[in-house]
Amino acid sequence: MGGLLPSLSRPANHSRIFYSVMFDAGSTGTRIHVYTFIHGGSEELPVLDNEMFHSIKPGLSAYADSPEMAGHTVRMLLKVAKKTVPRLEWKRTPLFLRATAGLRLLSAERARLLLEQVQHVFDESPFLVPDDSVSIMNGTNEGILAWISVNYLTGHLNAHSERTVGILDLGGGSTQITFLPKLRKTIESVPVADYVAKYDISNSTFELYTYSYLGNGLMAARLATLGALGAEGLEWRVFKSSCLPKKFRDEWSFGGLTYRVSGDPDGLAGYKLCYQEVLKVVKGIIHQPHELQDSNVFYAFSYYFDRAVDAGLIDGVQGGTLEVRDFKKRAKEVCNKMTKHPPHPFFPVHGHDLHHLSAQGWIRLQGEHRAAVDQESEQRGGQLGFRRHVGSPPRPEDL
Ligand SMILES: Nc1nc2c(ncn2[C@@H]2O[C@H](COP(=O)(O)OP(=O)(O)O)[C@@H](O)[C@H]2O)c(=O)[nH]1
Repeated sequence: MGGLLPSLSRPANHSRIFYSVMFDAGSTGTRIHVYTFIHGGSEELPVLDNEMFHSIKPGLSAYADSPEMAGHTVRMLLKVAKKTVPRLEWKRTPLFLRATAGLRLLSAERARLLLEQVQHVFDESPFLVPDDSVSIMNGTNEGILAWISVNYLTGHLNAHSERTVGILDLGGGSTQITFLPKLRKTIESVPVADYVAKYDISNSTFELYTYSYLGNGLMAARLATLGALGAEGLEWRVFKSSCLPKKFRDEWSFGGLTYRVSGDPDGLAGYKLCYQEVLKVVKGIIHQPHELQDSNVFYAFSYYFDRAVDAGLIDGVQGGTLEVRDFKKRAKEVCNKMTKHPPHPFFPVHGHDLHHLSAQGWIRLQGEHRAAVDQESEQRGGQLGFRRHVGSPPRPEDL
């Protein structure tokens, strides 16, 4: 992210080590990353030496009615920065916070009040607060930055690499797809111009297909499937779904609201009905780039990774390689079993989802990747699975 690294020039007697603090304010949690860098030579880029990570649930948008609690969350996480960064370095260590779908889903005014609280906590901290410290990142930048990160970390951005890989990121509130089209037609036939973004990296310009579907993150889309997203009468309504076992009842929180959910005791449950319910939410919304009918290499991460681990499709440490159809097959097995037994973690309804942590954390999806909602293939394809960090030590996502 621009500005993450302070100026490379430094006084001769200065330490070769410097720090930078990044907050990822997601819809389901707020995370702090404290990076330790070592200056390279005068011509070289700094080297990442260490990363400290911590997270708190729920995300800032849960405090839309009590913004000071958002400030409290950030204040708690700043303790990690204070412990990690030596006191003498505090005033030259920059703080940044970028919010994603949780805040994008709120009204501009409610989001502004939350960010104001964060800014206040930053301003009263002993750290460096640059001008653009606190903001909402737009979906296009979220998709592009994930694409750059994955391709950089997998070695596809070096001078000798002839191809790149696509990314699929499933957050709680939004989901992103980004890839470098092979066909001119893909760029020319996008539904609207903002599916295409040009990005310059080390003397090359990449014209990327990228889109962020707001409201189609795992949590938001699940609420939409239940008919609960934006609904009135949450105090008395129970949202029913054939995606849940008939006798199942629970409460589930997202974005500061609590929803009562249940199976349909008088109806049916199982894969087919559930599939039809979900289809109503995504049909006509998801654009399907034609060239993804061929086999393409995608890395998918965030909830794609978590759910693949929960479903027993991949190893939580090694990650793995999957085809889209593996998800479908497992979904059928789980959903049909679920009609008889309590829900499997593959379809949890609690906010406290299991997070399986991985130092590497990626899955590669092989095979056909067409986003074929019309072909009974509800998964937008790709290579599944890579958390936002590769090569960093395992760490708890939840406190
Ligand atoms: N390990 C790890 N996982 C992350 C990080 N940021 C987000 N995630 C994953 O992203 C998912 C939640 O996305 P979130 O950021 O809350 O939703 P968004 O606001 O829609 O992007 C979960 O699967 C998290 O495990 C991170 O920094 N580290």
